Amino acid sequence: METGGSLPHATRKPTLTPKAIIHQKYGNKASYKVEEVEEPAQNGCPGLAILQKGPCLYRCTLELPEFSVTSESFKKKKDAEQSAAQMALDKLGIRPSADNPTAEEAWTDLIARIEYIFSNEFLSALHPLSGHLKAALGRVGDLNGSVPASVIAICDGKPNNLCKIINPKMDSQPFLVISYIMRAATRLPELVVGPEGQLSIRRKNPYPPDLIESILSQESGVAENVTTMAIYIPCSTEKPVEPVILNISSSSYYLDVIAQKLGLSDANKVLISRTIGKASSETRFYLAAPKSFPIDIPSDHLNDKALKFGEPLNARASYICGQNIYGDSILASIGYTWKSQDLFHEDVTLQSYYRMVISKIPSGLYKLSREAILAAELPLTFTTRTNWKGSFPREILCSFCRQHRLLEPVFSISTIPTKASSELSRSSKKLKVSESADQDTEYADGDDTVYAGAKSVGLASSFSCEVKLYSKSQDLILVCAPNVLYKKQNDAVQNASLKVLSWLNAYFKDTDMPLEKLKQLASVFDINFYPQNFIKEVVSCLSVNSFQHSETFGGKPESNGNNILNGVVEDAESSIDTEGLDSGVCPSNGSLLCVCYSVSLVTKDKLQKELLESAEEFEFEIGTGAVITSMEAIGSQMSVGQSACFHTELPPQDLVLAAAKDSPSALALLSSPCCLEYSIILLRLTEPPEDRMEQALFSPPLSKQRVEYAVQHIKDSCATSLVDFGCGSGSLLESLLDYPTSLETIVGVDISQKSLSRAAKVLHSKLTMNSDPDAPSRGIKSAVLYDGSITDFDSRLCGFDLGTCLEVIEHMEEEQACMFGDVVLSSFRPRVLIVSTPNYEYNVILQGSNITSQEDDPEEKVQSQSCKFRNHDHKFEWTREQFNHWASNLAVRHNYTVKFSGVGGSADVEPGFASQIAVFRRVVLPEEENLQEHKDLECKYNVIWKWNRSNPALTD
Ligand SMILES: C[S@@+](CC[C@H](N)C(=O)[O-])C[C@H]1O[C@@H](n2cnc3c(N)ncnc32)[C@H](O)[C@@H]1O
Ligand SMILES: [Mg+2]
Repeated sequence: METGGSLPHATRKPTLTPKAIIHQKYGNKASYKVEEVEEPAQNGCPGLAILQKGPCLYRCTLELPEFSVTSESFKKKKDAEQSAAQMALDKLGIRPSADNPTAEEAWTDLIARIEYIFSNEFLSALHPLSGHLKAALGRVGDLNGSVPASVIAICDGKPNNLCKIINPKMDSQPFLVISYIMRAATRLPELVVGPEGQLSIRRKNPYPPDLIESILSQESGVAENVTTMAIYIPCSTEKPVEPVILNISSSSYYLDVIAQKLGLSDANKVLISRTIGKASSETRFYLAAPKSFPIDIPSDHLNDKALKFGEPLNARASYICGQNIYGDSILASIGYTWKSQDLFHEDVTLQSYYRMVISKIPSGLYKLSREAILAAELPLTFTTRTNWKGSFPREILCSFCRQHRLLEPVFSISTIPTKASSELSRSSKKLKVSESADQDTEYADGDDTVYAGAKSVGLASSFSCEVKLYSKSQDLILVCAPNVLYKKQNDAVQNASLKVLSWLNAYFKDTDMPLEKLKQLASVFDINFYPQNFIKEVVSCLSVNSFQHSETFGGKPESNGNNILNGVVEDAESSIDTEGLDSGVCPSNGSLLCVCYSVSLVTKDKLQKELLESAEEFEFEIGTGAVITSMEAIGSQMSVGQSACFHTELPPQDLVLAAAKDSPSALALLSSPCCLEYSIILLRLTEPPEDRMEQALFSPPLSKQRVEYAVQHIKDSCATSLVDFGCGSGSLLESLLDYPTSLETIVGVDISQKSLSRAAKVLHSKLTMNSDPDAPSRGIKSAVLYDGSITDFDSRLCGFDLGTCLEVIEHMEEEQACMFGDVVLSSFRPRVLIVSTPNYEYNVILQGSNITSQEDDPEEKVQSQSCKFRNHDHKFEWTREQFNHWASNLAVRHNYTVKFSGVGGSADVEPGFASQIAVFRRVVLPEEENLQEHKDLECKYNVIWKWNRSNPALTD
């Protein structure tokens, strides 16, 4: 199934429907509204008290950025839509390529079109070009009535399409359309072309006076003086890009004003680029035409070398435009439109110029969609739809393709039937898919993951998605085919799109990357690309950008390509300055942080400061790289209500200027050494569904019940030493300090330094601040936190009385969890080990509560309920049987006994406990009595923090 517009074989010329052509041109900017039209009933039944309807007919209104059209009534909705699309094409002068006129016919049509444009009738037509025709009548002297040929090329679609038939190479040299237009005009005796050096056409005979009079009377009082801002982009990259003001009086022609800013006498010497940005945009580049512009050369000589610009390529302008621009140029947003008779104009500021620069690359597009140029980053992963902020990967990929003049991406979805996915056994982990029997397909991690072991649940189906990018000429550029199944079609599409974006982004950040490296990277993202086509379509627009690293992307050479657009964070954490009380909640991956932030440009001496970017509320998911690294690192160590301030090195100058509202003052500051100052306040923390469920559904919350469960075992076993495997931010260790126990030594191990540093803060303050001799924690003599993986052995933790490992194993791959089981019981050998993990069977109850479902689409909610993990960081969740099997085998292998229990719910009521617990007890063997001394010293872990009651000053 294809959702992105179907594409036949790349070599065959497609016969596109009118709707498909509109889609190619406008994408989702074209909106179809179908309404029912009631026809009176023909063979009605008289006297029947039920309202009788005639056959139902449909009418379609197609809204395009420039205008809208409404079709006649049709029996079928799709006919109404096609008809509306055809009407729009007619209006735009676009002829479906299906009727394939010959070059000869196209010539005849072109001449007829030019004749029509200069006819009396056209002058009062509602067409952007008629605005120019009228304005030309106001030009003075020799220029009176002369229309620049370049405006015909940009305002009327028809000549462009006809020229493409005459010379298919036209796309690479769009300015050549002007030659054809002028050549066509020379064939018309009523028109005058030139003189030499002027790209203009005029009528030999003036328009009839009454026509002119009626036109003038329509316009009376409408025309006003216009002042608008444009951008001057010198050809030499040594010279800065600068704003220019266009002052257009009511009696002047705006193109003449632009020409003068380019140092030309008038608009008849100006070339105009295609539009930039959104479909309805009037933003274009203006540049001087080459001195000798070919007007009448035989068509077989017309090739891309026919135009000889005396000026060198304008690299900056060409980069944004995607079309070669030569010499100095002006970027302005001004022109006549379909919408109104008046001249449309909009300021192009320096800020908007820099936004165009960054919009060429995926991370720039993402930053713009979040309105957070400096803070946001294109996330590395797509976890859930609700946690994704800003434009979705698919949308960004579509914009990217439009930006780079590629076809809309083609998405192909494969649906894997229910049977194949539900028959899988959990332990095999890999799934053979019938369609691609020789490839292994892995299930995706994430909260919408298909649970392969869900034998009992009725899965609808699962999806994988393949994305293809094609050039405008339908050459395949790349295929991304991730071998991952998703339960929702949308997730498959978004994840595949994100892979393509991530790869493209990596390339754009380091365009000097050797081809080999680019290929390697592609395979990481499941991408196969066709280097020749990729270079032709995507890289060629960059090849003109030798300035890219030194100028556009930062003003300083990058030592490490990875930092372009990321900014370099230097010691952000060491200069962190937090204020406010620590609430004790440490966000984990999958949490959403909501911050209020501002970023200012400050001089290194901190004397001058300029606000660049701010947001009252800005939400991002922890652990996905959705914001710059320092913001994520610092934000995730903060508590709600706390504020922090930190500094980072200056990111590339383009980013600063794309964010700066006041470019001149930002530029002034940038002339001295600067850095960025971030201030953030943590407003809210939305924990992943698992935690929210546990808090909302259990009283006391499950986490507290687990702590109490551990305390009971400490009491029962008179344990003096405890090690918490996967201690996270120390919630168990901290809570234990509130109970009077026999514990003297407590130790925590985790691989997350972020969590450990929070654990250290909390334990430190609780142990040292509490000088009360009756404090329950008085018995604790030492506490240590280690950074290390619990699948590694470290002899310092050998033979402890009690080991705990609460809600950790499901965060590791299954093989890792099994490895931990073996290491802990064979080498660490605690007297008692308590392991807890979610009971998968209990999810039905949790999900029935609706707390997990944050999806806004009710259909998807229903689909996803039956087989969702509690947290998208979970690599697996076990049923009671699976857990029993694992724990019992483990115990037997290592001389332990095991008993099963749990918290939340009850053992006797289906489906058992919410959190299932196994308690292992060592069967003491005589040779094990002095366990610790027998072992060789093996120190794999790093001490992160250490505390000693006898000498608290020794604390690390
Ligand atoms: C859900 S948290 C549980 C934290 C804590 N046990 C509790 O109950 O609050 C899971 C923790 O396991 C840790 N973890 C995952 N894999 C690990 C590994 N191989 N070694 C050590 N810790 C690990 C994670 O860093 C995370 O802090
Ligand atoms: Mg968990």
